[in-house]
Amino acid sequence: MAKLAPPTAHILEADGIRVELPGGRTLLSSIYLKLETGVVAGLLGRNGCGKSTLLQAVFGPRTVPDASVRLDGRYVYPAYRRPGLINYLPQTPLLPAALSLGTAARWLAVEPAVAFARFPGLLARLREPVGRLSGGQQRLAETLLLLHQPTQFTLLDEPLAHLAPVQLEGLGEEIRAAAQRKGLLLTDHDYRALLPLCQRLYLLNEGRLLPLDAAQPTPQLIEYGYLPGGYAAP
Ligand SMILES: Nc1ncnc2c1ncn2[C@@H]1O[C@H](COP(=O)(O)OP(=O)(O)OP(=O)(O)O)[C@@H](O)[C@H]1O
Repeated sequence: MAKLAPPTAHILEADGIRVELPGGRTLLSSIYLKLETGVVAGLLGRNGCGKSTLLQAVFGPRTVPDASVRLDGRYVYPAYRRPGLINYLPQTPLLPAALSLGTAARWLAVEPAVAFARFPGLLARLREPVGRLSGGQQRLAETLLLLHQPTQFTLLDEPLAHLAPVQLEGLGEEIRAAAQRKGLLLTDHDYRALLPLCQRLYLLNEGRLLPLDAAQPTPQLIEYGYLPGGYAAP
């Protein structure tokens, strides 16, 4: 059998992202983010520190005047307008509730039998409206569809929330498999589930994006107040 060629590696970089909130609080100011094919990057930070805002700014619908987003060194801002470059799971539901799950998959150019192969509970419900799935199932289905969409990069805002351990295990496998084809950025507060998936870690702290030691982030996360003092690593 002929071997499949490995995917071409790409680098997506973002900087120049400065966001001020009404009232003058600077939410994001010193940002340099680098994503690349084959790497799962994790984005951590306290509630309200600006993680979702940063993802929206990188994806592009949140316009930031001096933002620079570059694919392999070439300016691609807003990134979402470039076909096949990037997709994004927001914190809020993505798919229209009235659409059937199977139709939603086909709208996204994804074969549901492939995307949901590890999840028979989703495969059995392809004809049902998305809105009839439980909150966790809906989130899982949306995440799987974006992972399987043929984009070079995928941004996922809290994809692990509300999942049972067995689903987390399966989704972890899917995330690892997707990283063979694309570059990923995940935020999540489920630190224990997120950390084993990530080869790169960032902490958003007081508007600055700090690169962490992905092999041993706990001391830095305690120092910056993301983890409680005395936290025992899993
Ligand atoms: N357009 C806006 N106008 C006013 N405030 C905003 C606007 N957009 C974001 N914010 C505020 O910016 C802060 C950061 O929000 P964001 O959702 O990016 O944080 P987060 O790190 O993703 O939080 P969480 O971990 O709780 O999801 C919040 O206090 C939010 O209310």
